[in-house]
Amino acid sequence: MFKNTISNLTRIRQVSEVLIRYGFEDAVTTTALRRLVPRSRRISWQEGEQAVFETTRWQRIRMIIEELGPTFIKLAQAMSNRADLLPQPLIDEFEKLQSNVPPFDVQVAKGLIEQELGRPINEVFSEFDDVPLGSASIGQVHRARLLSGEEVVVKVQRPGVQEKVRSDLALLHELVRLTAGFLRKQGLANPQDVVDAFERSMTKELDYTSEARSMEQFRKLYESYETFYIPKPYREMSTAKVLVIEFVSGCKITDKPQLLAWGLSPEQVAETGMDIYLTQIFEFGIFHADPHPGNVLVRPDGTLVLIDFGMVGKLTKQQKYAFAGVFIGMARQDPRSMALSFRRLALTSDIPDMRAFETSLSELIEDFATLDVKDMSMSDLADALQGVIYTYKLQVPGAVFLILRALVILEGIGKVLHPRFNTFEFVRPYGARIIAEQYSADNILSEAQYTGTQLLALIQTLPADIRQIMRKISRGDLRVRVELSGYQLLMRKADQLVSRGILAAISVALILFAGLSLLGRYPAGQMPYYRGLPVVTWYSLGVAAFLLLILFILGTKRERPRE
Ligand SMILES: Nc1ncnc2c1ncn2[C@@H]1O[C@H](COP(=O)(O)OP(=O)(O)OP(=O)(O)O)[C@@H](O)[C@H]1O
Repeated sequence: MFKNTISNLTRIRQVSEVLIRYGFEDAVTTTALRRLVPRSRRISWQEGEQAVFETTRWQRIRMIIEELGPTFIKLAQAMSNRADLLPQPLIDEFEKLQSNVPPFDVQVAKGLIEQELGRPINEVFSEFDDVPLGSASIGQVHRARLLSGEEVVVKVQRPGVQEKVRSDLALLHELVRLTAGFLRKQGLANPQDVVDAFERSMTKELDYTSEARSMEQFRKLYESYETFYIPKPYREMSTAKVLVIEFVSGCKITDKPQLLAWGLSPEQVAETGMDIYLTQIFEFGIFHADPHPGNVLVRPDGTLVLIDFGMVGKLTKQQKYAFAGVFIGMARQDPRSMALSFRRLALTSDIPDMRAFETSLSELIEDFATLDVKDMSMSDLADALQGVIYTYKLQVPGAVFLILRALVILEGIGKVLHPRFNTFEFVRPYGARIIAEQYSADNILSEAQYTGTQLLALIQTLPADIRQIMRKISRGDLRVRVELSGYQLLMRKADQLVSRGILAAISVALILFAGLSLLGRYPAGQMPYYRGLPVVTWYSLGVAAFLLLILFILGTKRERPRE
């Protein structure tokens, strides 16, 4: 506790120092100057002043964030699609945050690996490259070779990054608590939830075992795909802070000259990439959430390789259908179905003014309907959809924002490779496939099975509940409070009609279920004597009889208003 307070105070001091060093306003600060002009170049005071004046406030905010480290970098990256909250120049700066930070000392990295694996480096690797392949805010990656000869990469976490992120998150929670009112006025309906979701995603990114698990999950899902490959993680040599992965060679997906040199068609590569991504979203409901070009490699044979599974998004089946429904409603120019899909997608189905919501959606549809498909851009659509989500304060799963962001990044990649690349043309067939899947016999059967299981659970628990109620009645413990005025009585009557309808429907369903439970069990004419019937049949008939008795009692009772 005391240790935490001290580390939080230390972090507050560090954050304040960075802010002061860069200055909030357009004043000349030495730190900003040092980053703008190389040390080797001698410049006059006027030149320096000019350079800083030319650096906008937004550039300096980006520099501050780079210096503050992983939590702030990831937060800014996550905010970089909030065009409704942040000015465009700041968004442009946030997009530059590539988290390409200077590497840390290789000896420190080796020390950490030995400590984590509990063995000297040379007992695990026969070769270890001291120059990292890449270094980011959370960790850095070294190339190495296992004693067995396999080529691997070793991802090592920066020392102290966990503690730093933990105190940053504590600060962030405190900051959001203090400014919650202001943030709500700015359109952020539930700021604490946003920080909670961010904390969950950061915690996962800091645990490399979670990344290894995601890689294994993807490898299994895509094992039959010939055009897509996910490198193998070595779980037995990995911990929360060290991750050993199979090395894959390839070029960045946007390296068009290299693709051409290998005789590959960049257009084909773009199409494969989009196809693989849409399969993740619309078929498996689990997707790699950070498809920046450095994380998508292409092998000389055209196979696509995804690396860096630190951020993975998931949609449940229902969320997947609802999300696809938004796109399908848009393509069919049907604001009502779009609104209903949004409602299914929202975590709370509370949209106070559904009519205004539909009007906004129909305006959005009209804006896009006037465009030619070739002029439609995913980033415009993502902005428009996010605008609607924020205006109506819809609480949609975080995965939805990740998908929109991923689709925008992919569109950018597609445009580099394919001059006529259009995301919507790729999405369209998936819409049709999703509709077919949603209404497939298998799906309807599994929904029915789910409902059946629920009913069975009800049948199993109901007798116990009824026994409990009966026990209370016999002990004289059951108290029922009835206070009815004329108006309440009217409402109660309406409620009763509905409840009786439901009771009657459940009774009929239970009797049918009892009949179905016998189907196919016995050869014709050999139905056993009632003692030999299955327990589930007895339960169903018993509960149906009890419900019918209640219905009968309700039917004979009359309520009188209290005097
Ligand atoms: N399996 C691999 N085979 C070959 N190179 C790899 C592999 N994994 C990572 N690299 C190289 O290391 C770099 C950093 O890896 P990775 O993206 O996983 O790290 P990171 O710390 O999560 O970085 P960032 O968050 O910036 O993407 C990659 O850009 C790539 O060049």
